[in-house]
Amino acid sequence: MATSAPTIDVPPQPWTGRFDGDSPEHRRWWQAVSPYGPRAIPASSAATAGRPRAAVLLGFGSDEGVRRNKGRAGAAAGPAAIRAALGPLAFHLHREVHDAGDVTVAGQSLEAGQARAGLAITSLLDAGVLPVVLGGGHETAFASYLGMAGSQAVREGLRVGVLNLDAHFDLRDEPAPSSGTPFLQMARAETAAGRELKYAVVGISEPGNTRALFRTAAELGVDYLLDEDCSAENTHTFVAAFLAHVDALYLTIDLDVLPASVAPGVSAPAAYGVPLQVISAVCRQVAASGKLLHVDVAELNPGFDIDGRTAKVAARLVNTLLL
Ligand SMILES: N=CN[C@@H](CCC(=O)O)C(=O)O
Ligand SMILES: [Mn+2]
Ligand SMILES: [Mn+2]
Repeated sequence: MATSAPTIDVPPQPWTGRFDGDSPEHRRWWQAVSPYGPRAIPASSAATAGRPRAAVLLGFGSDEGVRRNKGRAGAAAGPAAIRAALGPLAFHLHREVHDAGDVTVAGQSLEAGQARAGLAITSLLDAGVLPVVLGGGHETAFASYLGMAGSQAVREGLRVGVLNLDAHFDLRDEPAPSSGTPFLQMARAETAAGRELKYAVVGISEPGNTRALFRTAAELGVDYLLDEDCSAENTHTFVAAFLAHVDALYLTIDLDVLPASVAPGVSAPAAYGVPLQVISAVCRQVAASGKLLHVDVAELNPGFDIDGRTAKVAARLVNTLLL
């Protein structure tokens, strides 16, 4: 299996955090994460002997999609803020974690950045690791899609479901791609590839999505759960039903699915939102399913965060997914 390093714009930077000692029982994320490189992960350790796959973090430093979608720019600084929040967390994982650095959109077109990130993600998937993409606005999701669509497993027929934790459908029909369009782009790309997008959303805000967006969702056969219906039990049942119909899952977390008090640092904070307990339980459920192929966390805007609250929640969810 190939283990070549992905093409990136910013190489992995040093991680920092509290120091309690060098031994494993004192270890925190910043001490456990190592740079991803061609020889960092032997092919044999990718998914063997019951050991969970190594996870590889990849930043997608973009907020051009949010800007195009008339939102509050600043999500390009998301990857650094999530890493800074992950660094001090105590390390209880049983898998390797590597950092591949960032693909950035600064000074280049969004579409080119998505394509470049897609190539990096394809190379990670083909190396047998679990990519964890740190956005970036939700335009990150189309980069994730490109990466999966190019992977050997998908080209050989793996049926991947897209589970979006989000207050929004992001099915806008616009002349240019943005943070509001990625799942319509995916639907069209899947149709062009002779497949059908399997897309489900947890946390849809009714007042946050127009009738036109609900109609598009209905036309595409999108399964969704409204935010007000996201009890622990309903959500577990909904996710289990979706998981049962796919071989593998792409989980995309738009942090604006959470209440504004929990996740203020986003472009569009949620008045209602899905409780953190429910979102965290979805992460555990997906991780326990053994079907998680790829994950991204999007829309963190550190410029609007309060006490790093949203970054901490993003880090906590990434940690939970990888336990
Ligand atoms: N990424 C998507 N964002 C939402 C933004 C909604 C808003 O700004 O109120 C959307 O396009 O629907
Ligand atoms: Mn959203
Ligand atoms: Mn979104």
